Amino acid sequence: MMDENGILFILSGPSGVGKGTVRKELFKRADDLAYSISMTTRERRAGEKDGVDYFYKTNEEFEQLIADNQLLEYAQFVNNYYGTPRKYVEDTLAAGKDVFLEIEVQGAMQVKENFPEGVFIFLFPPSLEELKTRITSRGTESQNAVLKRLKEARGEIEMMDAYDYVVVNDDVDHAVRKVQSIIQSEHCRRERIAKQYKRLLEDDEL
Ligand SMILES: Nc1nc2c(ncn2[C@@H]2O[C@H](COP(=O)(O)OP(=O)(O)O)[C@@H](O)[C@H]2O)c(=O)[nH]1
Ligand SMILES: Nc1ncnc2c1ncn2[C@@H]1O[C@H](COP(=O)(O)OP(=O)(O)O)[C@@H](O)[C@H]1O
Repeated sequence: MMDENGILFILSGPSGVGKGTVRKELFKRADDLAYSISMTTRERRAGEKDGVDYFYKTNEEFEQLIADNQLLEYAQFVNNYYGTPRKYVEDTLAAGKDVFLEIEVQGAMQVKENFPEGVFIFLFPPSLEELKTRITSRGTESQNAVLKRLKEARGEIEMMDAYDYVVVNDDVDHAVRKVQSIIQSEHCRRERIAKQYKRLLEDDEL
């Protein structure tokens, strides 16, 4: 491989668009990608495991992680904290492995400030109507919360320009394939840049 460092991929998008669903399906198919398990203060749901789905923390523990600068980014989402462990991401990239983050949009913008070379993918709903159906059908939100999330989604969609790629999540299989092609393309692109760079260094006239 030409790249010494792995590539950081960030999948983000409005709540309910299908980020978790697409990420889980992607990881069933991809074996050379490391998923960064997030820290959260939200309660563990039935069937979730500490250290697999999330690292579950108390508010105090989470605020200590923030104070110690151990998070690459963090955000408050529906009254809970969510954040990405800095060390895991940096060490894994330095070891030459790609890292994949699945995070909400405020966090994604913080990552962009620290890691502008990351590859930012925005998952887009086929329509606002379909987004509403997905949020509602998940059944985890009250009617009020659904409306609040939809309102936020409008603002989030306006941030789309800050992303490198937009993937419409019409169908999970299609969306996962598109994310896989983005990963492949990025490797080809960086390999090309690395070759050009090497040629430049070998040029005697310089
Ligand atoms: N900023 C940030 N968001 C995260 C992180 N981990 C998960 N999220 C996002 O937090 C939101 C809520 O996640 P979760 O509580 O698992 O609920 P659900 O995905 O809505 O069922 C989702 O949009 C996730 O993408 C993180 O480390 N940082
Ligand atoms: N392509 C899709 N077509 C139909 N339903 C989907 C699709 N992707 C996700 N969903 C459904 O939409 C809901 C929200 O998905 P989820 O992955 O929890 O979203 P997010 O992580 O972005 O909040 C879930 O009920 C999920 O099964």
